[in-house]
Amino acid sequence: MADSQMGKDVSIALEDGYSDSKEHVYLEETFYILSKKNSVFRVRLTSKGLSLTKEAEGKKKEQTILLRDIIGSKCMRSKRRRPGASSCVCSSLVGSQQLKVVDENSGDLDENDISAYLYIYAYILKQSRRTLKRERTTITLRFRSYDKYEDNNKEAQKWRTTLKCLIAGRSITSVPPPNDKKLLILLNPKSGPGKARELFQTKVAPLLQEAEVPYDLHVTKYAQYAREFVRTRNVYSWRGIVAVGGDGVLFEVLNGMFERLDWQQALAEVPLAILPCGSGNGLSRSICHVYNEPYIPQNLTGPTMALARGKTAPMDVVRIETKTKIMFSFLSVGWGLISDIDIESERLRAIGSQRFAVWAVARLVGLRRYKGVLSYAKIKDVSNLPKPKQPFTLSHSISQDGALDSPDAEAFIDCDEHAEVFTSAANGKHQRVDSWYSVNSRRSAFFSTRGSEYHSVTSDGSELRSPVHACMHGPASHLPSLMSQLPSHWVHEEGEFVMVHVSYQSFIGEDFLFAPQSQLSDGVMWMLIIKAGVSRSQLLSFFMNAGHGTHAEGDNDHIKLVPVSAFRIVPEGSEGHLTVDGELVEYGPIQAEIFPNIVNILVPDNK
Ligand SMILES: Nc1ncnc2c1ncn2[C@@H]1O[C@H](COP(=O)(O)OP(=O)(O)OP(=O)(O)O)[C@@H](O)[C@H]1O
Repeated sequence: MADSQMGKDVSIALEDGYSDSKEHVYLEETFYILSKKNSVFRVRLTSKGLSLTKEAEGKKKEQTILLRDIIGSKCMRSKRRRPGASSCVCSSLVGSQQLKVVDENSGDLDENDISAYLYIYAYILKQSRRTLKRERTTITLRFRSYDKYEDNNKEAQKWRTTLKCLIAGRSITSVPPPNDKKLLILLNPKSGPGKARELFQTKVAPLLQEAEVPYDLHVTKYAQYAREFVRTRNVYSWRGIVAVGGDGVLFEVLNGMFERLDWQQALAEVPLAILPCGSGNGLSRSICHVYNEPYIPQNLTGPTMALARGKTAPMDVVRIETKTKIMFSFLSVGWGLISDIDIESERLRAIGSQRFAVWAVARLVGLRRYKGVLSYAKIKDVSNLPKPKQPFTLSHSISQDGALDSPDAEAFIDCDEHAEVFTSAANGKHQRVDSWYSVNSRRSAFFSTRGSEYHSVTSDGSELRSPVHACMHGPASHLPSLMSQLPSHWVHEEGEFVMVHVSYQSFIGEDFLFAPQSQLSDGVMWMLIIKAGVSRSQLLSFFMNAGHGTHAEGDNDHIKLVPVSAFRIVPEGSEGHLTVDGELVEYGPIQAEIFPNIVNILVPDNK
């Protein structure tokens, strides 16, 4: 029988009533707690997770750490004590406070301790006061049934391999599932208040290391870097592409994918993900909302766990046409008040998401009106939507070949004459160069995830770049061209507007629950229309209620939220802001239509 140590920092969420008879038990062992005499833990590794039954003084208490909350594990040995250290090296029981472990291959290991330690890392959901958050828990199991380290290690490795197979959703084998592909991480150091590097190093890298997820990290050098990168590289060599920053970097990644000739295959095979370090973070907030994952600004535990687990879900994408460009969007299109706030508050970037609230007050004082024509295809019943069609039966178009149903096809040429392409990564890459560490004074061991690489991009411009035409591909439009007449069943509204803002996600920013019903893939865009004539007090309560998603409720002639599948905005004049996913686009006519299930996105494993 193996005797064990449960580390002092063990803190485990109770899962009452979690003894389902269908649960399959893979491994079972009894461990003793060193700090508490007469306490025994029966530990079972099951299809549900790690079940720990504590038996003390005739009483039993069962706890389960769910598999979905476990991120990884590691086998360790005890560390050699310093000569002259007081405790006796012959002691077979090491007090929990004194336990120091090292990697099983370390030269600093204690040959006298034949135990093998299995560290299991979990991030458990805990309710503390009114907020739900994930707490890190380490379970330490000490295997020492046998009198040779090799045999104890074999036992610990068996647990580790089984756990790895279960986490990966693979059948149980005697070798751990391979982690053959890395994640591609594109990090915008300028996003939000400029803390993306620091957040990645302190919040993300440690978790990826515990989960043994290797990655290639590229820090963007300038705007459009991520877009060019995704367009020109062999994206199939990564198991996912992660944008670290605000929604703007993911917008670049998405559009870079649509600039590839093989966009269909690339989007089908390579999932996308976002780690929120920007000021708006609408998509990440929405994903957490849909998957009941707590969203805590600058705490990236939940989104990082989603990267590690690799669960994907389909997401809708909206195809947008302006006079000269075609682009694809995952979050929103805005005209008027919210876009003005978004763009004009740029100067307050240093204060993070607070910038929106501060600028909202300024814009309410100097309220603007915009003249124009709004047209949309209304969805009559959102409760009874047909199941979205599979996207890859769609015909596809490129925006430069005249195949678009445009009378003036020239206007839709979307080739960027000035775009450039990178040559192979080989010459610009090093193994974790020190420039990374210099950003934060703390040098970290977290970058030791085997196989991960840091690619310097702040170097001397030694990457060779050559010009290339970037053309937008993607599914063909079902709409008439931007200047042509719309179908007769569309609704038209002409007049003065304070804003029109359309989103296909539940949140458009961390604190703005724009469309509570919205799902990642439902084929619906939610159009918020605020007409001129709305009073300042109505607008004030609109913003006050935005956090709860009740901003468009109640009897108000000036504010309405309409589900649509396509729309067109034709603003009058040339003064104003139009935004797509928070990025400024040319001011003028714009139209959009939704394509369901086009992209696969990494999501939390909570459902
Ligand atoms: N290295 C860089 N230097 C300057 N700009 C960059 C760089 N990398 C990316 N960008 C640009 O920065 C802009 C903003 O990026 P991002 O969306 O990450 O941050 P944000 O605007 O603060 O966040 P959010 O979109 O959530 O409000 C994007 O338009 C992107 O193209």
